[in-house]
Amino acid sequence: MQRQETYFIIREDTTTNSMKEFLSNIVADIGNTRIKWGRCEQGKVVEAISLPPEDFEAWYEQRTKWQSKLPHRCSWTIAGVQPAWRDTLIQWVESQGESVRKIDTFKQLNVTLAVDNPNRVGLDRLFNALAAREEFPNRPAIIVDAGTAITVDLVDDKGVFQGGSILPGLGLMSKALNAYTALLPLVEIPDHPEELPLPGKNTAQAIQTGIYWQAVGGVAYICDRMNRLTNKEAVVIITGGNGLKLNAGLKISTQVRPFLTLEGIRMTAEKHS
Ligand SMILES: Nc1ncnc2c1ncn2[C@@H]1O[C@H](COP(=O)(O)OP(=O)(O)OP(=O)(O)O)[C@@H](O)[C@H]1O
Ligand SMILES: CC(C)(CO)[C@@H](O)C(=O)NCCC(=O)O
Ligand SMILES: [K+]
Repeated sequence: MQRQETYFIIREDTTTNSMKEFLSNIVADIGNTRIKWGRCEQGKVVEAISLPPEDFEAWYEQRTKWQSKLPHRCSWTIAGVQPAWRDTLIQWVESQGESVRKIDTFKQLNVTLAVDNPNRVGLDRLFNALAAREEFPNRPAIIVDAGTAITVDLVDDKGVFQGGSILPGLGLMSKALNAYTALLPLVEIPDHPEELPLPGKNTAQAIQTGIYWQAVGGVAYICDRMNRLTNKEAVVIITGGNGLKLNAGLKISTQVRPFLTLEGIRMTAEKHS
């Protein structure tokens, strides 16, 4: 259902009495496996939580947990790459009597794209680009977001989104091996997969190490190739639910930013409403 109306809590800046900002109290990033909520305070995402999609009970519980740290009636900004789940959350938030702003097109973001079809790029990739540019201005950035899929994107030193690569995530690779073979079990990638013995000594270890080092190796290779395209050394930023796991195996120097996508959503709501 399309909702036209959006409401904002407008904070008057009492020092100048002329500036008005649109502030979100909660930002939400709807992924393909989980949804992430970020609690914002004084122009920053200060806390984030990963929640199941379409689970009103879990949402209510989390909203209640945050009640003491938030205004009675919150202002939300919601975006993501799973439109049906996104709209379910929007409707739920509205049913709770809170206000929602939706970001659903790249045109709402202050990002220039050098790609064939800007409309098709997942907004999570663009929020990452925006947040990276804000933190590392005038420096090329390579952003690795390890979730359901793994994306490796290049933002040039002028802040232009130059595109990137999309790889299957760790969970998807595991599911694919299980679904399309007779003998391979479904295995979880454990914490600290970089410590697993290589060569693997059983089927599970063989799958775990294969998936893990394929992802690490692929990401490292793409980062190296992208870095050769830039005139200045790029900063490599890691984010996403599996970001820490991936980072543990990467030999290159990186910056881990768990809230990168949520920060990009917060900035978009604040600056370009
Ligand atoms: N609480 C959790 N329950 C299950 N899996 C989890 C949980 N937290 C993280 N994960 C793992 O992290 C991955 C999710 O990463 P992340 O939350 O960054 O993105 P996502 O919700 O999968 O979707 P997207 O990549 O589209 O944002 C899943 O593939 C899963 O392996
Ligand atoms: C690649 C994912 C799944 C990563 O979350 C998402 O950004 C997406 O659905 N993208 C659409 C296609 C694209 O970005 O080119
Ligand atoms: K993501």
